[in-house]
Amino acid sequence: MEEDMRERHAARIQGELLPGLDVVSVKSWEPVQVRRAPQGWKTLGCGNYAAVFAYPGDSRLAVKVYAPGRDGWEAERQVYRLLGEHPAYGRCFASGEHGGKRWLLLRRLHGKTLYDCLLQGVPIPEQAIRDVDAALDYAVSRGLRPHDVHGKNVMVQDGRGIVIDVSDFLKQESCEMWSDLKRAYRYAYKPLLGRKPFPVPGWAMDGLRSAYRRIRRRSKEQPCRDVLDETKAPPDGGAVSKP
Ligand SMILES: Nc1ncnc2c1ncn2[C@@H]1O[C@H](COP(=O)(O)OP(=O)(O)OP(=O)(O)O)[C@@H](O)[C@H]1O
Repeated sequence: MEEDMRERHAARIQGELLPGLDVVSVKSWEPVQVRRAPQGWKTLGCGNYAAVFAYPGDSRLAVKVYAPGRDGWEAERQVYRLLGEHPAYGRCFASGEHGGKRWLLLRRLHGKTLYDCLLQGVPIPEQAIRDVDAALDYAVSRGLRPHDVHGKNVMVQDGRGIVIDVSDFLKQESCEMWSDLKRAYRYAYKPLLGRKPFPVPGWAMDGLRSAYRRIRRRSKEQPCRDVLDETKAPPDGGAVSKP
């Protein structure tokens, strides 16, 4: 993206979206809440750190705004810089901090998360699983450590797999989530739903998720997202606008 376009988008985000936006994190282990957003800025989704909005007038773009007090913004910018351009990842075109609010301008993804595919009975093709495998190998080749790759962080778009949340890829500890998910795909999804997918009820999905969390003994409070030394990141397009 050209520099002047980045600046125009940054001006719009900081002049139009952020002043009328109220995103809060009430409990660190629950999705953030969008209490108020300016007209025309539709919420696409909320994670435990940030909310993501459609960019009005350009369906190729989305804006992710971190809730005050939630870290991860710096790490996410760095990971996108290290990843560069790859078909199985999003892209960060610009980022900034304004009035205490931290934002990223991202490539908008139009697929469905694996979680939503299960809820809605939409088939999950093997190709998508292979794409994510290849994408994670690529991340390792860029010096990153894939982390927190689960059913809500992977999308299927036009039959291909895309990793949508890379903010934990700087963490040093290993994470088994993707291996576990692949095992579940191979030994449960393929035999039971592979031929004729049907919607899995929400209560069953929630039950499976909490059973998995118990088994893995994941703590509810999430630790900080680590940040690499800036000097180790190669330069690229993620322009940062001044507060
Ligand atoms: N580039 C994108 N295009 C479209 N929708 C997106 C995009 N990025 C994120 N979303 C939507 O916003 C939701 C929250 O985004 P994301 O998972 O990145 O937030 P987070 O707070 O970092 O998440 P987590 O709790 O997993 O750490 C996603 O589940 C997805 O529905």
